[in-house]
Amino acid sequence: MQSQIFSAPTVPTKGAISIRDVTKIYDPDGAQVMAVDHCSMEIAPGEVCMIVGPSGCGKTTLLNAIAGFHSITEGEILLDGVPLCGPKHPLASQASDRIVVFQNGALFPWKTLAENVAYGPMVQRRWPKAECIERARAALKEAGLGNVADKYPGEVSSGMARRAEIVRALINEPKVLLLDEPYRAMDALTKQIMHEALLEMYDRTKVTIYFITHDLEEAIFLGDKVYVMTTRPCRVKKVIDIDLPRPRDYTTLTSEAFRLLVKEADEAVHEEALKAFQAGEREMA
Ligand SMILES: Nc1ncnc2c1ncn2[C@@H]1O[C@H](COP(=O)(O)OP(=O)(O)OP(=O)(O)O)[C@@H](O)[C@H]1O
Repeated sequence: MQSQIFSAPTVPTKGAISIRDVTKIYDPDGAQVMAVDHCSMEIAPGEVCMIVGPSGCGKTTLLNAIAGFHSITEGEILLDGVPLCGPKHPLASQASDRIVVFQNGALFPWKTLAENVAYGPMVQRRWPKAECIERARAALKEAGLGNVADKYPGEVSSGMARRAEIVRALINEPKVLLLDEPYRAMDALTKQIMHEALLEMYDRTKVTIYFITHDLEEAIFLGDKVYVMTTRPCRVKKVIDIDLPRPRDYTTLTSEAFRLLVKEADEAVHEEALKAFQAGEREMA
């Protein structure tokens, strides 16, 4: 059934991210940590772009630059051809066209799920207050959370809270959803339910997704493309096209094609993790 709240274009046209020759050096006058080194990526509108790579390689640094939390040192980042940051403005402005879903959750504990979801449109005065709440309830219902819309985050499971966070992000109709290991602490079964719920929401919105993870199966199950990043400083080592048919469900996980893609990603990440480990050993010596 077509969504009443979120409507996806047949072919997504919004949310293209161009990362062009971006370099990020933290503390350029002092310790000089080069986190990203002339990194380029072209993410298509509506792409589910999964970012994997060794710990500390610079994945979050790129996300922070897109979101406008940190400046870049060189290069430029564009959204739909419009510069977000570049030589003249190294720090992108923070705006509701790019919404970050944080690792540890960020629902207001003193508001119900419906109030949390309605909060953004209410602050922006997008619709009258009652309509904001009504739309929030409808959106929660579409995500299978209709019966907990009046509960507080502390009264629902962590999985439900995470789903509500995504609903809260999507109600603002962002062009890009930025997720930094949102399901890291979850057990495998809950994670699987989260994945299917996220894909269902994605099918209804076709928002561009930039998703950081260490879990290669998660990357391949969800992604259109998996970007394997090098050890720090971060660049793209390999792009793996995930040509598994959609919609995907748990049966995808047992297919031979899925297994081969995991193997391909694992080999690329392992090589980089080994380099990171050896570099660490050299620094310790
Ligand atoms: N504010 C900062 N000042 C100095 N160095 C920083 C700062 N933030 C991050 N770094 C360094 O930049 C590098 C990249 O960090 P980043 O958090 O982007 O990596 P990551 O790939 O997201 O790591 P993880 O997978 O562990 O979350 C790391 O070496 C980190 O220590």
